[in-house]
Parts: sequence; structure tokens; C-alpha cells
Amino acid sequence: MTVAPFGDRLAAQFAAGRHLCAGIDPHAGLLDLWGLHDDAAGAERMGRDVVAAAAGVAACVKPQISFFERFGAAGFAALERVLADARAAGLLVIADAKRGDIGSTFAAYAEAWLSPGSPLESDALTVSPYMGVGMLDDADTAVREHGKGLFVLAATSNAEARPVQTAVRADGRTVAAAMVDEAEARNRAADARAAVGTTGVVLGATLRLADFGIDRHRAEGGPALPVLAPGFGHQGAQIEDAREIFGGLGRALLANESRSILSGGPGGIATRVEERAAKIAAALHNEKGLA
Ligand SMILES: O=C(O)c1cc(=O)[nH]c(=O)n1[C@@H]1O[C@H](COP(=O)(O)O)[C@@H](O)[C@H]1O
Repeated sequence: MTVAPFGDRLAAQFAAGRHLCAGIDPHAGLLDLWGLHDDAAGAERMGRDVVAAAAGVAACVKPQISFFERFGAAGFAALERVLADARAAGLLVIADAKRGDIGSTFAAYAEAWLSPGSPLESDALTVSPYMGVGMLDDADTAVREHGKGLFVLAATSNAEARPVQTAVRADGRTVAAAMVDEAEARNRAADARAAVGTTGVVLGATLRLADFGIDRHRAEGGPALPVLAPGFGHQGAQIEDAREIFGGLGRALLANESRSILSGGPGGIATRVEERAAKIAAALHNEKGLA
């Protein structure tokens, strides 16, 4: 069976007016608030409840792997069941595992998280590019053949990342700007006519991109760059400001919210997800389906 490219699957979500990425971050404090134990079963219950609430409403869910990894094998077994629920519900799944290594090792990470039939199969994976974006090459063919995607950290929402990400390379670009350029170049090389690319970036919504040397004013043309944008909700960014924050880089924007959705407890989670999704769609959606 041929699987549609990840960018096409993302584009279909946007066309349906879905731009919310619902985070699954079972912090100990949130599990307590939900009346759940801080264990694998508690994390699984929260994850599956978020999936049920997000189905048909959000574009994707983003389980943050660390909160499951805390419980070792039991945590991974719980995560596998959350991932299976999400796939069955038709949600795209971004595994937030922030992986990165030499190319041959990265390929094994891609096999774990992005290959069909793998117990941890997801639709996309967050990537830490400190070992160089070229490490993705070894996994590229498999990732694309399986219709999967990648989100490379470019400018992240945490203040301590700034010195690294604003560092200027020998070619005069900041590290953050080079990540954006490299992701765009990979998408053009793979399929210049695709509406949305398969390699995306992570850009924190709490930032001024100009501070990172990233130009928001981009000519249309070429695949839209998938942008995973955390920082809305708990970290303070406002969805109404998304156009101002991302400019021409916000054409394929996924707005992530985790704690702002989870901190209301299990009661009313479906309503909260619907409200956030509607607000995000109202701020981002346009007649092309893109942001
Ligand atoms: O890659 C990420 O998802 C990420 C990148 C970034 O720059 N900032 C950031 O907060 N995140 C993740 O996004 C989520 C944000 O959660 P909330 O602040 O609760 O909405 C967490 O899972 C973080 O690990």
C-alpha cells in the first residue's frame, strides 16, 4: 500500500481546519491533579483521554516521551497503547523524543519511531540537530517511503537555548536560520511541487524570530515548511499573535498546547480541546487550508 507523504497528510488536516497539536505531557503534578497515580498506568490513562478528546478535533497529538520513559519498560508499554489509540483515531502522532546521532545510529532511531509496524510507530519525530542535519540523510529514503515526517529543532522556546541557536556560523547565518534553510532545501529537493513539505522545524511561539536571524518574510513558492510551534498557552504566547510571530513562515503551522489543556483536569477535557482548536483555527485558517 502506498502511503501519502507526511506533508500531504498534514495538508489534509489543515484543509479540514485542524491546526492544534495537543500535547500529552503527564507531569507528576498533572497526574495528581487528575486523581491518577504517578506511574505508567496513570500516564497511559491521561494519554488515552487526551487522544479521545483530540480525535477529529486536533490535527495531531504530541506525546512527550520523557514522561513515559520515567517508568522504564512499563512506561514504554503504556506509550505503545497511547500511540495505537491515536493512530486508530486518525490523529497524526508526533513523537517528541528529540533524537539525534551519527547517521547510521539516527537511522535506527527512525526505524524505532517511524517504521510501519514498529511498536512505537508514530508519524513524525522531533530531531535534535546538534550532530548536524546531514545525519538525516541515512534515514531519508525510509522516512519518505513510509510517509513519515521530521521536525528539526531550530529556535526553541527555552531561554537557555539562545546562545547556541543564535551563534553565527562561518557562512554568516545563525544556527537557527541555517536549520530553517536546510529543512526548506530538503523539501524542495524531495518534491518542489508539494503543497507542504515533509521535513519541518520547531520554532518557539514565545520568540522574536528576528532575534535568531530568521527572516519571516518569505516569498511563496516551494512546499510550505511544517512548523511545530510550542509556547502557546502555559508558556504565554497568544494564538492571536501567530501571524505577527511567524509571518510567511507560518503557512503550515501546528500550534502545540500541553499544560494549558491538561491543567483543567480530566473533567471537560473534550470541551477544552474543542475550544482551543476552534480558537486556533479562527486565528490561523485561510481559504487554502494553510495557516
Ligand atoms: O519540541 C518541542 O515540542 C518543544 C520545543 C520547544 O522549543 N519548547 C517546548 O516547550 N517544547 C515542548 O512542547 C511542550 C510544551 O508544553 P506546554 O508548555 O505545557 O504547552 C513540551 O512537551 C516541551 O517539551
